[in-house]
Amino acid sequence: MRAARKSGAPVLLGHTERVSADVDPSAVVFASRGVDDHWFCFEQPDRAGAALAALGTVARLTASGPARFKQVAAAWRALAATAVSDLPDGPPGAGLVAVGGFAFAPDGGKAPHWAGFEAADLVVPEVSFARRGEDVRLTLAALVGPDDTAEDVAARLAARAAGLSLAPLPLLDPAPVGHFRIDSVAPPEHYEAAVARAVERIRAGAFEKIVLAREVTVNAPTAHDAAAVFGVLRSGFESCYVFCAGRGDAAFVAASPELLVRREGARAQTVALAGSTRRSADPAVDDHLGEQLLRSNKDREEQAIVVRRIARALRPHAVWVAAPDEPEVIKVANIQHLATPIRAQLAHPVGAIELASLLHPTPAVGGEPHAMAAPLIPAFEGLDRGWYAGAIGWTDANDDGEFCVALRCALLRDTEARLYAGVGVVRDSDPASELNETEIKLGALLPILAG
Ligand SMILES: C=C(O[C@@H]1C=C(C(=O)O)C=C[C@H]1O)C(=O)O
Repeated sequence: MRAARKSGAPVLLGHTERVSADVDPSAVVFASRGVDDHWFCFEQPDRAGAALAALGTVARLTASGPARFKQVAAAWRALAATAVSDLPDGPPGAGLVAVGGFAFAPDGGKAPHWAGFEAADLVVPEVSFARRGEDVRLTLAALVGPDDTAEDVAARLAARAAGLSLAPLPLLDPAPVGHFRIDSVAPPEHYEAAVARAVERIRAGAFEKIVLAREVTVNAPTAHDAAAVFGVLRSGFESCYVFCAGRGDAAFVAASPELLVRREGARAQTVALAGSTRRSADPAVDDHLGEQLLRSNKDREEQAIVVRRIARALRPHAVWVAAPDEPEVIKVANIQHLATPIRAQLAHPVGAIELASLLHPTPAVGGEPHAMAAPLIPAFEGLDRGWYAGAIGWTDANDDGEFCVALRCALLRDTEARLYAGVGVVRDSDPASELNETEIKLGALLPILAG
């Protein structure tokens, strides 16, 4: 109150406390949502149950255009600079945070189905939980004005806390009644033709790589249940970033294998992920497929392009950038990829949002050179990516944070789901194989959403 009176402007206030290890952060958020609430759940189950789940809106920071990352970073910094909160303690993400996402394109999703998901869209939540292992912290936040009394603020926070429900996540209906309709928004032949045209341009020397995606819709007999879908994803994709961001009656949900950036103090971490092959239930065949991927010149080049670009983007801001010479094969539920973990020691304080802006879009989802490929992506694809292939995550008051790339995702609104999957096209790409690769990627969510 004193800080607000002194400056005459509202001040962000945060109170953090430890809660029982039994509290399931995402389940609480899903169960406690009101119709007008923004909500956000972000987990990586394999990393000691890392979770950040948030509900409600103290402030919403939005922007559009090429400077959108910078603009929301500045707005968050202004709020965080005068904030009054407990000393940082507990797992990453405990304390005051801003959570949300950035669309793939600078101007974001313009199609009606992306309504509510702004080009840059962070929310400072009223309630947030952070978990690592057995350590679960609850943070309650409010904007305190010069005329607020301590009693008013305490009553507001207590009322929000009292409204939280501890109900578990709902189960997905295993045998829904009714008919599901699955449609490829554009005919698959269009996709193959777009890949073929892109290959021609690459061979003519216009650019090196472009990522082209498809959109598939699932119309269900009853409304899609984002909470149940999230529950299935987090138990089936434990190594992935499993997230769900809610805006009004829509939810954007995913199980993404791709970290865009994690920033902890002067350390930044990312991964160059590209090149894909299917999994097999037979372990010997599965390993053989992984070996083939490691030896495929086409996939190695596709992935090396991403490594080079990430290193180039980080170097001007780093004391050192470290990446192993050879990629490794990572196996996710239905697919395997080539991956190179990349770490950097930052030379000056670059926040998590600025790091995301330096890296996004990597050639894992955009193209190389980006300036050449960027205008061709919507032209070839004929779809509105919205938040697909954008950056989703959180940042704290120290500008630490974590953003993943929104892949293996779906936008759910009532009975409709829109799924997105893309592949990297290079000079040796074969249109039929690339179409098949989109099917493998769609296979992460399709069986869950299509009954
Ligand atoms: C573009 C997607 O995935 C990206 C493209 C990959 C590829 O082309 O092999 C692999 C992993 C991701 O970086 C997607 O899942 O939609």
